[in-house]
This record gives sequence, structure tokens and C-alpha cells, in this order.
Amino acid sequence: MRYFRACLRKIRRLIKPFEWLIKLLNGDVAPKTLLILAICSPVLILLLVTCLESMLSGFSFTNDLIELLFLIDLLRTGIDNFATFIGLILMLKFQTMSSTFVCTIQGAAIFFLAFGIGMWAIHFMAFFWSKWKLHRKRSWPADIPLPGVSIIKPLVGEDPHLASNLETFFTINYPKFEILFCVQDNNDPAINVVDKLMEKYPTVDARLFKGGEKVGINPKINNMQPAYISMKHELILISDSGIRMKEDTLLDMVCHMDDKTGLVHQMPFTCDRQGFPAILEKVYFGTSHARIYLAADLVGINCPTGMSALMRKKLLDEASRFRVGGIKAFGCFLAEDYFFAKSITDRGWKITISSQPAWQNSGYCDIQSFQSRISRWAKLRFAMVPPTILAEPFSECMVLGICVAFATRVLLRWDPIVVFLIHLLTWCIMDWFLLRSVQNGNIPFTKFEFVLAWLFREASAPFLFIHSLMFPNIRWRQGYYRLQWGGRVEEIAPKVKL
Ligand SMILES: CCCCCCCC/C=C\CCCCCCCC(=O)N[C@@H](CO[C@@H]1OC[C@@H](O)[C@H](O)[C@H]1O)[C@H](O)/C=C/CCCCCCCCCCCCC
Ligand SMILES: O=c1ccn([C@@H]2O[C@H](COP(=O)(O)OP(=O)(O)O)[C@@H](O)[C@H]2O)c(=O)[nH]1
Repeated sequence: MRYFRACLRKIRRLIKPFEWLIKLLNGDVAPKTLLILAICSPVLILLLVTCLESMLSGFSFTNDLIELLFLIDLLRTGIDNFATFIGLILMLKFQTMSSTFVCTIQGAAIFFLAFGIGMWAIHFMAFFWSKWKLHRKRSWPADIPLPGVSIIKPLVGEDPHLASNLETFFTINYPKFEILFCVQDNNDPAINVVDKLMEKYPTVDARLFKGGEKVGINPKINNMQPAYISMKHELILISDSGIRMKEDTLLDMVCHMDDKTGLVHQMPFTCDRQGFPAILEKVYFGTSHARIYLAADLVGINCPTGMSALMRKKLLDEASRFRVGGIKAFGCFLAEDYFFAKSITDRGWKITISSQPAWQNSGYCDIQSFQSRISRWAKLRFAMVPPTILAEPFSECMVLGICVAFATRVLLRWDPIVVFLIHLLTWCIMDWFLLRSVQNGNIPFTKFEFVLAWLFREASAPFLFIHSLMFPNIRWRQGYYRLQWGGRVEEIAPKVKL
């Protein structure tokens, strides 16, 4: 026993210098420390690139190798990429410097360069699509009456903005709609807020459903189920508690629901709020998130989030692939939004984003909850669409920057540090333009604040990625869940590491 304790003490002493890293991976580092770390990260990464580069040129054969790489037909080795990767693995395993090594390095370089070019194409696609799709008014044919919409609002608890956010639903300018508020707990403080609003706006068709119904694991579905079965209209808008509406938001969404469209979703974005965490959220949703979201919408990849999604009710009712109809058929998944969309596109219907982004305006805004939310979403994506585990790190600015710097060094003999810095700068500038396009108005912070938040986000992304992989279980509000491959979920005891 004494020996065991001594060992433990020794191990603790050994890992003490790395405690910050463990804390970082757990997401429980003070925001200030994270900020300092994020600002220092580019410097650290540059150091890493420099080391990598000097390691490469340290090998006696490097110069010859690079000359050789110049001469080899890029196209042919490009096709042989897969083989060259196997070569890399073999080389690492057997430590032999063979011709496979030459091919491997070159193959990896070509792969990284191609990925880099792909990501730059995504930048341009997203910017183009933001200009084409967002903030463009659509109209509804004058001779066709507007369809009725049942708005379902699942609520859990109260935050300082809840009342004002919910009030925007009572002032929507749309001829035929009802609002169905749902709370799962009979003592939920949101009940009071909803009651007051229903009193204030007696002419608006609004109802409150308490207690939910346990039809699956997903608590949001359980919460919404009673409202779903008693909704009156043909269109259903599921709208999360933190969303704010403008007077014409619902009309805008309905105008996108043409004959071939089964689902219209809003691209997540945020309202203007004070403080660094709010800037960080806006920068994330207006740059990194918007880029993939818009590009995916442009090429028709299913990636809607369910925070504000308008659907045809009949499509949910007849979700035949899932045997039972209605939203309860999706209760076995935590990311019900992804599976709603999948079941709709599987039957040949289109999904599209509306021209107004979703104005998230949660009353609580701090770095830790932002990061755990982003990490929760990443865990869902990894389980539902496993290839994202491979694609996501390379789609991040910092990681891709290192890879592209390496690739251009090997293939073109460019200075990796210069390439990395140019990559960082142009990525940041492209992101600024995308953010401005999504915001479509004054950005409520300075360019300096943007750069700080952007650096912080980009530099912390790889850590969040590792954290999400290492701790795949999920905590969502009061619930704890274990994800299975494919996206099904089971409830677990709350004592697990998340
Ligand atoms: C050279 C090519 C490179 C391609 C690189 C692609 C790398 C992909 C990188 C990032 C993927 C980002 C996905 C975008 C948004 C997803 C946000 C999200 O994860 N939301 C999930 C959670 O939502 C909440 O879940 C609980 C629910 O109750 C709430 O209401 C929800 O808001 C959501 O469940 C996930 C949905 C979609 C996941 C799709 C993943 C596939 C993405 C592939 C994108 C590839 C784009 C390529 C474009 C050309
Ligand atoms: O146990 C839960 C968890 C969430 N929700 C609702 O689901 C929506 C999305 O929740 P959250 O904002 O936590 O999800 P995120 O957008 O962070 O994924 C909100 O309207 C919540 O009120 C719910 O009804 N029950």
C-alpha cells in the first residue's frame, strides 16, 4: 500500500507541469488564461513549424529529396496517394529510409495542398452563397393564401432574456399562426414568464403544455410531444428557447417553402450583445460555422441545426422509414434535427436555408458554456457522421495552415513560416468579410476585438476537437447520455467524465 501511494505521489509530481493541459482539455480553465494561451498559440505553432522545417533540412538527403520531388510527375503520385500513406505508416514502423519515403512525403504534401485548395474553394463558395441567399427578401404568390404555422417552443428554465425573446413571437407579422409553449417540469420558472405574456397578448393564439411525455430518450422531443399531437396547422416551426424573431422572420421562412421544399432552416447566428464571450460567439457563428453551413447548403449536404426549422407536418407524420410517425419516431436520437432533415431528403424533398439567420439571444453568455456547447455538437457529429472526425481538424485554419506550409515547402520550396502567416492573414480577412456579409449591418465591435476573438477561437479549436474525442459522453441540460455510432443515444448515470 505504501509503495502504491509513493508511486501515485511520483506520478502526480510528474504530471504537475501538465496540469494546465488537462484542465484545458476538460474545458475548466479561467477565460483569462485561455485568452493568453490563444494569443500565444500562433507563436507556439510557428515555433513548431520552424522545428519541423529544421528537422527536415537536418536530414542529409533532404536537398536531394526536394530536387527529386520537383522532377516527379505530380499527377501520377497524386493518384498513388493512398499507397504513399501506407508507405508513411510502414516507414514509421520500420524506420527505413526507402523510396517509399520519398513518395510518402510527396503524397502527403499533395494531399494537404489539395485539401487546402478545397477549403479555400469553400471560403469563396460560402461568401458567394451568403451574398446570394442571405438578407434577400422573397415574396409569396398573391393568389395563394399563406399556410398556417404552429410554432413549438420547448422551454427549460428562465434566463434574463427569456421574456423579451418570447415576446418577439407574440409580435410576429403573419396572418395565421399559433404558439405552443412546452415545459417538462411543472415548477419550471418559464411558466410564469409565458403566463404573463399570454395575459399581455390575449388575441394571440398561444397555449402552454406542461409535463411533456416520455416517448424516447431525447428530452427536447419528450418536452414537445404533447404540443405536437395537438397542433392545428400544416406547417410546424420548432424554435429553441433562446431565439428572437423579427416581425417578418416567419413570413420569410414560409416564402422559402416552395412545392419541392420540405424543410426551411435558419442559419445559426447571434444578436448583438456586450462582452468578450458574446463577440466570440458572433465570430464563431459568423465565420467558421457559417462557412461550412453555407457551403453545405450550396452543395446540398444535409447539415441543418434544429434551433429554428420550419417543416411540413405531414412529412414528419409519414416518416415511414422509422415505422412510427411524428416527432416521437426521432426520440432515440439526441440530434433530432439531423435526422428530421435526413428523413425528409431521403424522400426526395429539398431543404433550404431562409434568408434571415437565426438570432440567438440567450441571456447567459460565457466562454465555458460556449465551448461545452460546441464540443457537445462535435460529439454528435462524430457519432452521426464519423468521417467528420478526419475532415474537421484539417478544415481548421491553424492545423490546415501547418499542413499547407509543410506541403508548399516540400513541393515548391516556399518558406513555411511565410506561407503559414499568409495563410493565417488571408483566412482571417476572408472570415471578416463573411462575418460582415452574415451580419448585414454594423459589426458591434472593433477590428481589433474581432482579431482577438478570431485568434482565440481558431487556436482553441484543436483543443476542443481533442476534448470531444477523448470524452465522448454528453451532458445536455439535466441529462447525461452515451452516444452510439450512427447517432442513437442512451441515458447514463451522471457521474461519468464528460
Ligand atoms: C475539402 C473539403 C473539406 C470538407 C471539410 C468538412 C469539414 C466539416 C467540418 C465541420 C462540420 C460543421 C457542421 C456544421 C454545423 C453543424 C452544427 C451542429 O453540429 N449541430 C448539431 C447539434 O444541433 C443541436 O442539437 C440538439 C438539438 O436539439 C438542437 O436543437 C440543435 O441545435 C446538429 O445535430 C448537427 C447537424 C448536422 C451535422 C452534419 C455534419 C456533416 C457536415 C459536413 C459538412 C461538409 C461541408 C462541405 C461543403 C462542401
Ligand atoms: O432537456 C432539455 C434540453 C433542451 N430542451 C430544449 O431544446 C432546445 C435546445 O436546447 P439547447 O439550447 O440547450 O441546445 P443547443 O442549441 O445548445 O444544442 C431549447 O429550446 C431547450 O429548451 C428541452 O426542451 N429539454
